[in-house]
Amino acid sequence: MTTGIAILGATGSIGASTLDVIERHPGRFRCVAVSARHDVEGMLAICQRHRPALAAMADPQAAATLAARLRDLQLPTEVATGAAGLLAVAEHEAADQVMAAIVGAAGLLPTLAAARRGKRVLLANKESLVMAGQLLMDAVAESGADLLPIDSEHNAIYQCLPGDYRCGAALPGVTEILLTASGGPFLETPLSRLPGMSPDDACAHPNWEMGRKISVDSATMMNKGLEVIEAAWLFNLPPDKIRVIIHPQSVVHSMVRMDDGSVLAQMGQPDMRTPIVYGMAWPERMDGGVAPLDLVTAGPLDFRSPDLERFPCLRLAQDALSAGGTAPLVLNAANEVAVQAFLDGRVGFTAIAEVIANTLDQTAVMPCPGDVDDIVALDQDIRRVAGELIGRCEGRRQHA
Ligand SMILES: NC(=O)C1=CN([C@@H]2O[C@H](COP(=O)(O)OP(=O)(O)OC[C@H]3O[C@@H](n4cnc5c(N)ncnc54)[C@H](OP(=O)(O)O)[C@@H]3O)[C@@H](O)[C@H]2O)C=CC1
Ligand SMILES: CC(=O)[C@@H](O)[C@H](O)COP(=O)(O)O
Ligand SMILES: [Mn+2]
Repeated sequence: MTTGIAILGATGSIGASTLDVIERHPGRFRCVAVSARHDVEGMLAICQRHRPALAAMADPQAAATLAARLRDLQLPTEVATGAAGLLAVAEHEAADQVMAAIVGAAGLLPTLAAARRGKRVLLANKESLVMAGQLLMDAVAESGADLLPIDSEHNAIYQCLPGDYRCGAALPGVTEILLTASGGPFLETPLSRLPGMSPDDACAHPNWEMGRKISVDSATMMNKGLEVIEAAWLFNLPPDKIRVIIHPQSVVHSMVRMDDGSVLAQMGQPDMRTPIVYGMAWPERMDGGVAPLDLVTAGPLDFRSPDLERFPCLRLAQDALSAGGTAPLVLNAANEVAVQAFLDGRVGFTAIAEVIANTLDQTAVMPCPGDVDDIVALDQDIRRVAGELIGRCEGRRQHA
C-alpha cells in the first residue's frame, strides 16, 4: 500500500531530504500535499516532479503566482494560501504522515493540527515543542497519533529505546540521556572574535547542511538548548537527566545511559535522510540513500563538556527548562527575533544571547496557557519586547 506524505516546509532543507527519500521508494511513498512560505520556483519544481494534490503558500502573492504558473503548465495541483492553507496541508485526507519541517513558531498550528487529526507526525520543527510542549504532547496522546522524532539527536535516542517505547511515556531504567553537540563553526574561535562573526560565518556548519535559522542556532548552541527542552517533552525527563556533550565529528548522534551502566549510542553519517526514512518506515527499516559509515576512516571520535562562557545560550535554555511555565516560549520567541536581526545584519552575533537574556529578565514566568490562541498571542507579545531590545542594540551600534 502507498503511504501518503504531506510536507510542511517542503522547499527547505528537511523538505528536500524528505522528497529525496520519497523518490527512492515510488511504490511505497507518495507526496500528496506540500507547503512553503514564498519560494514559488522551489514549489513549482516540486509540483512538476511529484504532482501533489495540494500546494499551500503562506504568502498570498506567492500563492497567486504559483497558481498562475501551474495553470500555464496545465498541472492539476490545487493551490491554497495563508494559515488556512497550511492547515489544509496538515489535515489533508490523503496524508497518512505529516513531515513537520516549517522553521520556527510558524510550524506550531499546522503541526498541532496534524497531531489532532491522528496523522503520524514526523517532528523536525522543534520550536513547536519548545513553545507548546504540553499542548502538543496532549494532542498526540488524545488522538493516538504516532509521534516520531526527526531531529537527529532525538531520533538517535528513540532508536536506542525499547521497540515498544512511545514518546511521552516514562523511561524506567534510564539514568540520563546524552545529547551530542558539534559545537558549530565557532567551537575554537577566540572569544574576542565572536562579536565580529558574520551571518555567512555562522551558517558555515562543519558537518550538516541546514537552513540558516537552525545553522545560527548551532553556532550559538541555542540549537542544543532547544533540543534539551525538546527532549524533556519527548522523553518525559526532568532537566537533570538531560546532559549535553560536545562531539565535533557528529558521528554519534546521541546516547542513552542505562541504570545497569550500559551506554547505548546511535551512529551514522551526518545526513538527515537517516532519521527521515526511519520515521517514515517505522517500525520497518528502509534505505534512505545514506552512504555507509566506516568507523575506520571516520577518524578519532572526541567528547568534551560544553564551555558555557562561549555558549551562554545553552545555559539560558537549560535555565528556561528548569523555570518551566512560559519561560521556554519566551526563550524561543526572543531567539527567533534575535537570529533574524542577526541574519539581516542589524545586530552582531553576540547580541543574540544578550537580547534573549534581557527579554527573559523583563518577563515574569507564568503557567503556560492551555489554549493555543493564547500561546500564539503571548508569542507575539514577546516578539514585541525582543524587537524593542533589538532596536536599542541597533542604536548603540550606530553610535559606536
Ligand atoms: N535542516 C536540518 O538538517 C534540521 C532541521 N531541523 C528543524 O527542522 C525545521 C526546518 O529546518 P530547515 O529545513 O533547515 O529550514 P529551512 O529554512 O531550510 O526551510 C524552512 C521551510 O519552512 C518554510 N517556512 C518558513 N517560514 C514559514 C512561514 N512563516 N510559514 C510557512 N512556511 C514557512 C520555508 O518556505 P520558503 O522556502 O518559501 O521560505 C521552507 O519550506 C526547523 O525547525 C529546524 O530546527 C531539525 C533537525 C535538522
Ligand atoms: C542535524 C540536526 O539534528 C541538527 O539539529 C544538528 O544537531 C545541528 O548540529 P549541532 O550539534 O551543531 O547543533
Ligand atoms: Mn538536532
